[in-house]
Amino acid sequence: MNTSLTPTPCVWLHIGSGSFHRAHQAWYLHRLLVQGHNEWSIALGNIRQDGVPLLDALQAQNGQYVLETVTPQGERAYETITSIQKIIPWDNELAALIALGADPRTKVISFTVTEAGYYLDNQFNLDQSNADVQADLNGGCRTIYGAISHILARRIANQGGPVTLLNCDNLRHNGDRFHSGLLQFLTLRQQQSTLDWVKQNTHSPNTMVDRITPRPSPEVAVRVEQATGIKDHAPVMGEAFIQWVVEDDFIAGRPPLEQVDVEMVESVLPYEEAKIRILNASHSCIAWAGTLLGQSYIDESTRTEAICQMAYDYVTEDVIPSLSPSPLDLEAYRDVVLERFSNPHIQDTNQRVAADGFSKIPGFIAPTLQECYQRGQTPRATAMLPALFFVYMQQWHLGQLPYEYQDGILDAAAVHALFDSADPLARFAADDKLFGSLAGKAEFSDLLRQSVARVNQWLTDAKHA
Ligand SMILES: NC(=O)c1ccc[n+]([C@@H]2O[C@H](COP(=O)([O-])OP(=O)(O)OC[C@H]3O[C@@H](n4cnc5c(N)ncnc54)[C@H](O)[C@@H]3O)[C@@H](O)[C@H]2O)c1
Ligand SMILES: OC[C@@H](O)C(O)[C@H](O)CO
Repeated sequence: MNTSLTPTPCVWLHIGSGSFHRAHQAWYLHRLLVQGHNEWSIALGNIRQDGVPLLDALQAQNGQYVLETVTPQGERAYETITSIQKIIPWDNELAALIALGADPRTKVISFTVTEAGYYLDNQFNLDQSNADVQADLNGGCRTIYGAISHILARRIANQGGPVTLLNCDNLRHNGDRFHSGLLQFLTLRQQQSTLDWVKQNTHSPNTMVDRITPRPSPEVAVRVEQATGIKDHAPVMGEAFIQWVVEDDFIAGRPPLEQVDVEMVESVLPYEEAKIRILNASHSCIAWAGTLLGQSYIDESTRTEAICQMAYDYVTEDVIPSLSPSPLDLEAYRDVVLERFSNPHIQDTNQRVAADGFSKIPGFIAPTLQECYQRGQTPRATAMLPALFFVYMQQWHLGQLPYEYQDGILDAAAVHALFDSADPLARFAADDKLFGSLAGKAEFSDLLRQSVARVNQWLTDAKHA
């Protein structure tokens, strides 16, 4: 396998060729190159075949593409990103990806495979019933665990040396969570020697990643060509805001990320808790509610007073008390987040943000529900979020959503069965994959029933307004 095309001494391999990586981590590494730090470049690959058109388009452009960013005032900027210097061709066995991951020059392997790509509950237990996980437990490479375990087995054979495994998805404790999933996976695979090696030779720092990056619409390429003259077949766009907070725990070296304003910290905990609960959960709330009102875009839904109020109340009444004391100014963070969502120039869709609800409820929302009860408070404002999702999925069941609902772990038959049952709400509230220790508790089930009634009343009133 020829992996000699990377021109820099150190390789940062990224798995997951979606929009976000190219607007975020690739931008930071590009800034380092611009500053004259030439030691690192990115090699980009994907686990799933759906990445092939984008990888082909990038290959034809030598990995380069234009990033468009837009401020809340609508000022747009364009920059050609040069940090991705190798595109890894996709094949069913991920041969090239595995070879490059095992190469001693690869010192960091990062990944964005969506919230649904980890198959873990809130106790970090790996869902062995998932078909893709099962296939990988039998030697496949459909999931991040399968792909990384093949890479590491080859790396051991190659004496490739230690490597940092860097989760860049929106998950609480994303590094710890992935590492725990990987150890469980290797234990189940009975790969004892790889398991021992992983414990000694890999680190997985936790990270908080932030930049709203919609799926690029066809208009992005048009604007890029008008502004730069470049006919780009793989442009990407995001908001001007960007943030990356990373635990400084890289086992095999790292680029000087602090030179480009990456916040290198000892613990990412306060940042990730604020981001996941305040930004991501509110985002989902707005996307589910906006869709139910027939709206397409996040900014329009955020500017809808009743929807914004729901998100505001959720953060103010339940999240801030859960996260306090915090070194961050959580009220200010809430206000900035709602302002970012209102940016009309981003054109982020409710469809994108509403996706993966079955992973986002346990990850983003259930901890706040549980913590409110633990301190003796009924989480009325937070319960509106799963209630919105319940009504949203009811519409999905009835074929009434205006777009395809995308969810990496959707069990379509189970959801249809739930809504065909005598008491769908009772079954929903009893789902321990969604609600953990609250599942089936009468007090919680009653609260959810009242919240669903509030959502339905709100929708009825909105239709007659
Ligand atoms: N887009 C954003 O605003 C944003 C911001 C912060 C963090 N993120 C994180 O990045 C993730 C990806 O966002 P994106 O905008 O690049 O999405 P995208 O839809 O553009 O790309 C998703 C990528 O994940 C891959 N993928 C999906 N499910 C997978 C699975 N089960 N196993 C392996 N690979 C899988 C796809 O092949 C694709 O490469 C998000 O889910 C989130 O965790 C996104
Ligand atoms: O909530 C949806 C996310 O993809 C969001 O756009 C991102 O986390 C912002 O950084």
